[in-house]
Order: sequence, then C-alpha cells, then structure tokens
Amino acid sequence: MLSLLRAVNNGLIRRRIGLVVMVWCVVVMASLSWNLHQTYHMRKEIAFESARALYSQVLSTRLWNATHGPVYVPVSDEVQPNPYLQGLPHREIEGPEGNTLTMVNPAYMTRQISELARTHHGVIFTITSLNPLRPENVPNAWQADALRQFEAGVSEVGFFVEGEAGERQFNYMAPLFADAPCLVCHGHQGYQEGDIRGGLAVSLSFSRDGRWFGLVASHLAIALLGSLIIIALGGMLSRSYRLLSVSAKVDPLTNIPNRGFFNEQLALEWARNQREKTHLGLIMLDIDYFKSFNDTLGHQAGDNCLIHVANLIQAQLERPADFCARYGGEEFVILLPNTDALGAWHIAKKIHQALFMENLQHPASVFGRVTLSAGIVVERGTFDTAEAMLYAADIALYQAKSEGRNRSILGPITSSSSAPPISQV
Ligand SMILES: Nc1nc2c(ncn2[C@@H]2O[C@H](COP(=O)(O)OP(=O)(O)OP(=O)(O)O)[C@@H](O)[C@H]2O)c(=O)[nH]1
Repeated sequence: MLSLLRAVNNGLIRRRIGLVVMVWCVVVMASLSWNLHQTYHMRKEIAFESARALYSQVLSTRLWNATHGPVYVPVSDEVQPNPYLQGLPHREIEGPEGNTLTMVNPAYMTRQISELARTHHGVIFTITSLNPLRPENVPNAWQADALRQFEAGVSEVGFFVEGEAGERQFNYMAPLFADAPCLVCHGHQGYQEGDIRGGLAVSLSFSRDGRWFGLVASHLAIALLGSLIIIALGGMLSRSYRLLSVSAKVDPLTNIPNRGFFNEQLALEWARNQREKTHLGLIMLDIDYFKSFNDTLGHQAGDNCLIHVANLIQAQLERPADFCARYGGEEFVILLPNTDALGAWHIAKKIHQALFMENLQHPASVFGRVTLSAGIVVERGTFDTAEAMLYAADIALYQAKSEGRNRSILGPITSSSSAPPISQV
C-alpha cells in the first residue's frame, strides 16, 4: 500500500500547487505596486496642494501691494532702496518721524518675504524668468525647463527630488503673468499685459515617507502566509488525492492491486512489449474448491484464506516489475514483464510449492489443503491483443481445472490445434 502511495504520480498536483502559489504571489505583488503607486500619488497630490496654496498666497500678497499703490517701509539694513526703482519719483520719502521710507513694489516685497520664509520656515520660493531684469532671477536648469513648458501651454510643473539633507524636496512652479504694476519695470522689455513674464518657483521639504516599508513588509508577510496556507492545504489535498487514487486501485480485502489496476498495468506492459519485442508472461490462478471451503469453514475463514493466498503469491514474485492482482472472487492474476515461458513456469511452480508447504487446511478438498490451479501464457508475437492473451490464460486455467486442479497449464490452447502445447506441473 505504501509503495503504491509512492507510485501514484502526484507531480501534476504539485505543479498546480506551485502555479497557485505563483498566482497568489503575483496578485500580492500587484496589490503592493498599486498601493505604492497610490501612496506616491497621494503624497504628490498633497505636495501639489501645499505648493499651490503657497503660490496663491504669494500672488495675493503681490496683488495687495499692487492694488494699494506704492507701499513704503522704513529703510533698514534688510530693506535698502530698490535700485530697480531708481529714477521713479518718490522712491524715497520722509516718514512721520523724520526717518526715510523707501518704496517697495510687488517684486521687491516678494523677495523680502521669500527671504523671511527661507530663514524662518525653510520654505523657498523665487521669482524667475527667461528674460530677467535681476541677474539673481536667472532660472536654474529645472526652472528654465518649466518656463519653456509654460510657453508651450503647460499650466504648472511639480516633481520630487532628493534634497541636500537627504529629505524629499518638492519643486513646483507656476507662471507669473505681466500686469500693469509689473510693466512699470518690465514694460521696456516688450511685455504686454497677460504675457507670461516668468514663474514663481516653490521648493517644499517633506520628510521621507516610511509608509512604503510598512506596505512592503505587510505584503511580503501576506504573500508568505498565503503561500504557506496554499502549500499546507495543497499538501492535504494531494495526500487525499493519492489515498483516493490508491484506494481506487487496491482490493480492500487483500490489500493488493485490484482488477482495474491490473487492466491498466496490462495495457502498459502490452504496449511496452509490442515496442520492445520482448517476452511478457501472464499467470491466471484460481483457488480450488473454494465454494466448498466457504461452505465448510465459513465466509470469514474464506476471507482469511484469500488474504493469506494473496500475500503468499506476492511473496513469490522476484522482480520489482512483477505485478500481482486480485482479478475477482478467488481468482488472482500475475504479470511478468521480460519473462519467458520457463520463467513464468518457475514462478507458478514456486507458488504451488509455497502453498503446499503452508498446508492451509481444506477438509472439503480432495487434497486436504488449499491448492491453486493456474493458466500460463507468454506473449512474444503470439497474440493479437492483450485481451486475446488474457482469454488464452483463462482457457489454460480452465484446462488445469478440468485436468484435476492443483496444477499449471501452459497455453495457448486452441480448439483447432490437434495437439495443443499443454504442459503440466
Ligand atoms: N469468503 C469469500 N468467498 C468468496 C469471495 N469472493 C468469491 N468467493 C467465493 O468463492 C467461491 C468460488 O466458487 P466457484 O466459482 O464455484 O469455484 P470453486 O468452488 O473454487 O471451484 P473451482 O474453482 O472449480 O475449484 C464462491 O462460493 C464465492 O462466493 C470473497 O471475497 N470471500
């Protein structure tokens, strides 16, 4: 039974389990990449919203300045008169306390606030242009690229980069359009109201996102756990399948292969034999006077006798390829690959002798003990089909019975042959 268990080919089940594990892992990995993508997308959305808010804030401040006409603040170390407003009337005026106030236009105010934001809040925003008045407003590479994109119709640009301190930095830029107050200084550059005259670049720092680690770890755990469950359930399924396959092939009383399994084996060996043109021996055996055995000693004793004889027959087989099955009732069959008539005869003789030595009492038999009759055939180009071979063995067995039982007959026996090749133990 154990050897049969091993013999059942469950490679297909293993391959299927492997496939299910693979599909499971692919699904988990797809979920991971979707979640990572979503996390990145969300983070980028938040970064865009924050940058847009800052951009709007700066524009509102500039608008406030532009709307209220010249704004004046006291001249100090931080706020010196703006050289780009040189020549404008009233660039400096006297304050109520006799101090000097200087004009702060939207661009100058943006620079002032930008400086405060950079030093106090770590937020960087700068005004930049492809055609700047101030040399400090010359764009860097990404800003120049963004400015060119605005001219091509793009409304904003934003992306993450690695910050200097290893943090994530989000660079954002949206266009600045020329309006009346701007043209005071930039009019001579040929700008009209509504033209894109530059952009407001914003750089925000974000801490590194540790969520990806949690996502990767949890997905790996799910993939591993799921795979283990699939493998465990698959193993149980595979074992049940093997047990089912085996029980479908084994005779429940004697625990040796049944007739169905024998038929499969016969088809295999027949095909191999036809290919390789070797000998294939077949012995059909039947317990003598078994009805009387049951009648005198009872069915339970009959069952025990069948088990005993099955084990005894199996014990006489010499090669791993030799195959014995319960063919039905008190009938057994043996397949002997690569075995000629002499070999098959030798096995039949061994069985007769072993059973004789076993001396299983059979009071109703003329022999006083359990005996067998056997029909032997050997295929080597003799039969057209496996069924014909089996039939010939059955005829030889019948002949052994009719000649007095407790013997073997070597077939084939044909009704047409005047002198059938009958041998006898
Ligand atoms: N105890 C038991 N008896 C069985 C089993 N299978 C078949 N038999 C019996 O085996 C007997 C076979 O009887 P027959 O076919 O007349 O053959 P026989 O009495 O052995 O006579 P010969 O074969 O001519 O020697 C029947 O009585 C069946 O009931 C089984 O599994 N257990």
